[in-house]
Amino acid sequence: MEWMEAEDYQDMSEKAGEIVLEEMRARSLPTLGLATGSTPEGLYQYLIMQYQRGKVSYRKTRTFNLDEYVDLPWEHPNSYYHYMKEKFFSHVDVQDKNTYLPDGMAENLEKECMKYESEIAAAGGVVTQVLGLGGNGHIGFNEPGTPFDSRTHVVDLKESTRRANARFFPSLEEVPKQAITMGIETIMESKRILLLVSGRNKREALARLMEGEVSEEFPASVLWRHPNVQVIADREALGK
Ligand SMILES: N[C@@H]1[C@@H](O)[C@H](O)[C@@H](COP(=O)(O)O)O[C@@H]1O
Repeated sequence: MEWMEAEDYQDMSEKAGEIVLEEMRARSLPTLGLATGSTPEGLYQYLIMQYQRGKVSYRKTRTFNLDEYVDLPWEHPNSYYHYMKEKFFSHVDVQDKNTYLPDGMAENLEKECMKYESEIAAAGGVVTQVLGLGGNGHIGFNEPGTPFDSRTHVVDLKESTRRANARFFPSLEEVPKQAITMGIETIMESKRILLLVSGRNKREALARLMEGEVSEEFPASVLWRHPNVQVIADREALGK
């Protein structure tokens, strides 16, 4: 695991952006794994800015998002589909047909999970996966206790996760109780992982990750077993 210290949120976003762009330039058909939440917003802004300056094109880029809520229509302002459109996709030249998210409205969710896995496989797997860190160590929506050999699956969200995400919804009651998420093994198959950590409220989780103990009780700890992980953490998250 490689650790990079960023001055602040802006610096973390730029550092991550440069790594993503470097990977994109090195490949003719780049495949990015994308995350939602507050953490990667600055990264998306940076990627948009570089596009607007003519430094990059996403025409041949394929993207796979980590997760999506169950029973939240795609057009709902809090769906991750909507988030991705608003924060990234609609500002760049990425093609709709190349942007994948699990469909939380699918009639048969189990089938949808399998379909998502095969879409990732058909694309040759994710090259660079961007991750945020949940306060309880979750990655994607893989909550503590999720087996390390899990593939894309439906999860029941922990109360703490629903509460943490309630800030995006009008009220806690409206936060969905389930989601579809790439599994831990699915995430671990990406060639390179970028974990972004910012802010005071991630300090405890980051400290726990740094301890180096690998346990299913703290999902992000699995990243110690991956050969190519970069953690970009800002000074606040590092407690400096
Ligand atoms: N499912 C998302 C994750 O993909 C995200 O990385 C994490 C941290 O979110 P934030 O960046 O808003 O702190 O929790 C959410 O629940």
